[in-house]
Amino acid sequence: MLELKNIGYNATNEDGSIKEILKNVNLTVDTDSFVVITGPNGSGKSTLAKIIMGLEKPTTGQIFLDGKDITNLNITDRANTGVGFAFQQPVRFKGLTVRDLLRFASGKNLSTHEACDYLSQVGLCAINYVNRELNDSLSGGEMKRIEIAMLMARQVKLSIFDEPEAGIDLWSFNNLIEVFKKLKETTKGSIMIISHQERILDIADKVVVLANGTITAEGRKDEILPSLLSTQDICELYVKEV
Ligand SMILES: Nc1ncnc2c1ncn2[C@@H]1O[C@H](COP(=O)(O)OP(=O)(O)OP(=O)(O)O)[C@@H](O)[C@H]1O
Repeated sequence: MLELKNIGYNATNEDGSIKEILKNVNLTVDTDSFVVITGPNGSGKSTLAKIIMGLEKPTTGQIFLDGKDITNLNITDRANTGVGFAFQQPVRFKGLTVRDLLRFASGKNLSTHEACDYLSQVGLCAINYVNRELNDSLSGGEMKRIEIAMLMARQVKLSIFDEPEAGIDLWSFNNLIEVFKKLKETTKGSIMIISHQERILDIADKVVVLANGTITAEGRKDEILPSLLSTQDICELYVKEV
């Protein structure tokens, strides 16, 4: 279980003034649950994700993972405690194959069968991908699925995705929804996704709305969506257009 207690984050503007980006963020993500963070552009969603990953340090507050205070752990130590994340632009390594990546992620000498199994779960025809090099020949949608397979292989306690829909086409997006449904069924950890897409909100156990750096609503999608859509300060939610 992830617990955020009173998280605040200030940045310094170019003129030296302080900008309050997050304030009093309190959030619990239960083990095995699937939480989507949504809200207007600039509301602090990516900043919150970076704070959970350990890329930024909060100005105030504490972060607990399964009761352990991870607030002051660096990104490597935090990854070792079980926080995993997929980048908006996945990393590509020259000379490294998909199979190598899955082996590194799992920390085991995965058999071809096991590696293929992860790839099949994310909808890739495994035998065509397992020996591919992680380079620019892979499309954005393929790389995203490989990253998700990697997180499955790592079996992290918490997987974080920042706008996984960014930059992928409609066809790949439809497949990605299926992949997330599968991930939700099979993963033993919690999943946190930052998204504006209603179809991702559809599969969430909990939707959290972040506006102006603070949580303004949280609950099931059917409880949250009506107020979200009727707000003047409307979030850029892409209502079932894909
Ligand atoms: N280091 C920084 N210095 C100054 N301002 C910052 C810094 N980091 C983030 N911000 C500002 O904080 C606000 C929140 O940014 P953040 O990227 O977290 O928003 P977001 O909700 O993820 O937005 P989007 O939906 O557009 O991706 C933005 O106004 C951003 O410009």
